Amino acid sequence: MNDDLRDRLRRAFRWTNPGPPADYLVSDRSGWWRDPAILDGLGPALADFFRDDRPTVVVSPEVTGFLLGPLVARSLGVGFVEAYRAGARRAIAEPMIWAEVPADHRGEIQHLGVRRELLAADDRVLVVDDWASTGAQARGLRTLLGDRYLGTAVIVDECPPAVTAELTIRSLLTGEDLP
Ligand SMILES: O=P(O)(O)OC[C@H]1O[C@H](OP(=O)(O)OP(=O)(O)O)[C@H](O)[C@@H]1O
Repeated sequence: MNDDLRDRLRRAFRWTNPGPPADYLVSDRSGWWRDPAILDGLGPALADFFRDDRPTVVVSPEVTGFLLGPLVARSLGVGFVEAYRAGARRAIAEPMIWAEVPADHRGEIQHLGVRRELLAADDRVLVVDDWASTGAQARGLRTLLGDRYLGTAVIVDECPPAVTAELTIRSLLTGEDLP
């Protein structure tokens, strides 16, 4: 089952050259969401990595996480909480909990925040994202969640093995699987 999903993910992924002045390739993940079989399979496949840990809620960072997190939450039969990036939009009106995200793959320090009232002290939280590059988002959310953090499920994990292990990141693909 997951072998077919992994094949589809590999085939639907592209590196794009944005052209000057950029001198690097950017990931084009849009083909993943365009493929109905991938969209159907991602939620259960990522949920299965942590199903035995009985998560009570899924938390994902904006913006791609807002697409993927609810698919996983639905498969687990739990709800979803948005983690916002500070400064990316108008300030959230409700009381928030914020945590610093260490310098990520862009080299930027950010802050991620969730609405305080949406997480209970005894929640068991699964973090879901499409990609872990340095593990910065996962680390920031673990700081925010404390003992409530179960781990992070992603499509692609490019982190060093020690980071993957430390942050309990589980993935369908690694960087080496990509074209
Ligand atoms: O492991 P890290 O170094 O934290 O990198 C992973 C993050 O990078 C991507 O986000 P991006 O900033 O590209 O935003 P997006 O959600 O809009 O794609 C991805 O969606 C993760 O959130």
